Amino acid sequence: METRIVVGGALIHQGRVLAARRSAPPEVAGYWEFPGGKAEPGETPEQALERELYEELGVRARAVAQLPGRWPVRPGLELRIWTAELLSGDPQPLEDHSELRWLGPEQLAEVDWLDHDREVLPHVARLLTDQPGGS
Ligand SMILES: Nc1nc2c([nH]c(=O)n2[C@H]2C[C@H](O)[C@@H](COP(=O)(O)OP(=O)(O)OP(=O)(O)O)O2)c(=O)[nH]1
Repeated sequence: METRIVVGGALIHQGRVLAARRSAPPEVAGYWEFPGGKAEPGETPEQALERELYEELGVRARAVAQLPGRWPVRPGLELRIWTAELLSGDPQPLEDHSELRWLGPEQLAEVDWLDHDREVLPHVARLLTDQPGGS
């Protein structure tokens, strides 16, 4: 079976990262994640992330760099997480999410993250701390 990639985007803007609370399916509803989704056949992970962030949040963003780690979500599906920068728009929970929060480095532990996402938080915290107020 070919492995399909799910891309989560740690969208960073002005020293904070966007956390999104999932509204479905039931096994992950209520937990917080990096918004994103599955790459379609022929799409690069970067293209998939930029498309998903537009569909789910209504913003234009640019995928910047992959963070360390790959996690099997279920057979044939592997999660990877990229950082992304906001180019334009104000994120809205248009699809798949019930709530959005911008979190600074000191606030990352304030929401109940999905387990895999939790593993990249130290990297995200470092990026936010290294670029306070940055893009
Ligand atoms: N998008 C996203 N999914 C994550 C993260 N962490 C994590 O464990 N997952 C899991 C939850 C889901 O089981 C799976 C991603 O599916 P998804 O529902 O976001 O993908 P999608 O938008 O393309 O969904 P679909 O319409 O094809 O069903 O990966 C994350 O940070 N972002």
